[in-house]
Amino acid sequence: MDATAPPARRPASGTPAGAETIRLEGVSKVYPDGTVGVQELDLTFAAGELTVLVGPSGCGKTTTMKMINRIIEPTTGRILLGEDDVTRADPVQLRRRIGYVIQNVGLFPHQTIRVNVGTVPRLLGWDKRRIRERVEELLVLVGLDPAVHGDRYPHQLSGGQRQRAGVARALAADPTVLLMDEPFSAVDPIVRERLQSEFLRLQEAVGKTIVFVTHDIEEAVRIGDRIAVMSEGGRVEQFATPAELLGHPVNEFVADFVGADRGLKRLAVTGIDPLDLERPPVVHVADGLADARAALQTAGARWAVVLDDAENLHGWLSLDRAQGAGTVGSAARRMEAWVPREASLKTAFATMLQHEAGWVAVLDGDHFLGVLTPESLHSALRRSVEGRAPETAGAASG
Ligand SMILES: Nc1ncnc2c1ncn2[C@@H]1O[C@H](COP(=O)(O)OP(=O)(O)OP(=O)(O)O)[C@@H](O)[C@H]1O
Repeated sequence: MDATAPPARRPASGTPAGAETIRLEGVSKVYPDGTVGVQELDLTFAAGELTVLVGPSGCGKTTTMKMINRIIEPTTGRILLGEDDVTRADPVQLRRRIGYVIQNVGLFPHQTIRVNVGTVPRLLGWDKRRIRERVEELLVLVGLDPAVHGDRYPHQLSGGQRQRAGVARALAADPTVLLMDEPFSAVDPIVRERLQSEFLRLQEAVGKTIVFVTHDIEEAVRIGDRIAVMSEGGRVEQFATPAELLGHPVNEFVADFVGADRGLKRLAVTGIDPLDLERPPVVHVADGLADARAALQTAGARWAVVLDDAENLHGWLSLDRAQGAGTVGSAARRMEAWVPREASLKTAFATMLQHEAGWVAVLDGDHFLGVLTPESLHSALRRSVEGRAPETAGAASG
């Protein structure tokens, strides 16, 4: 099927250095026993993007991924890595361009973390010093302290730390592509969420083309630039950005798969629209309290936002505290409930709940833009479900 996708939420600024596009053209895999692993796949994994393959067990996700690095040979069709047909490439050269991370990591148990991470550079014949320096750099990059963890064996690390070491090993020869097969499924949900966030930050830094397999739609929505939802027999039912998928599932299969709570899930991938913001009365630090009282009374409001001379957020002032003489600055309180403009609606909602606040301020840097209230959040959510809201810059922020 044709799986031409709409633009991703992280607009690609040209082809990132060190990443390559992967194109599957009419790719099918029929196993010797006649089982159809995947059929007639036309998919493009854009350079520098993280594409998630998601779908129920046995739908062909792993088959698709393993054909890219030739662990499985396609029965028909072509797979291009950049301009090269992978079925014609030298397998050793090919794997140098492709890092591979699997469930339970697959670290060699009798080798230290340092030796594990240096595996591919050693195979490529790098000199010892270069390998040592690269390993140190990678361990730091994935958040492992070389002095603490470098000489340990895999069983002496936590599941999350092993996973990080697995990612470091996959990145060792600076591949253009990372294939990740359920890499976070063996750790508990809290560690998993942390690994996902760390991984998104890492991807911001390295900008690889990533193909990521999971059967968990929550994970797909959280980390994917684009998602391919697959069904039994290796068919792509929909190939779209997370927001598009949640807002407009193309058929019942996808709607069922993304879940009845897709509206709520969409909160995490929907950004704040400045048009949603309400603008309460604004007073300034240096204003007199008498003026502030007058402003509140005129607006019929019980509180005002307090800005400093540079129009940056200072705090807020309630009518109760705006009594007597003195300046607004002396009576204002700190604003706890605020989010940056890039935050998702989910983060805004969570911040509001966390501070038991009736509203949450939205800032662009230090600059005050307005507030979200339960009412404005509700209308933003409605628009979000209808697919008319802006997407966040990345799920990492939400
Ligand atoms: N070596 C094989 N011989 C025959 N059939 C196979 C072989 N490997 C996989 N299959 C079949 O191909 C189909 C796709 O399998 P694949 O492992 O790609 O699915 P998956 O989506 O990754 O599943 P899971 O989420 O359970 O890992 C399944 O029906 C599976 O049974």
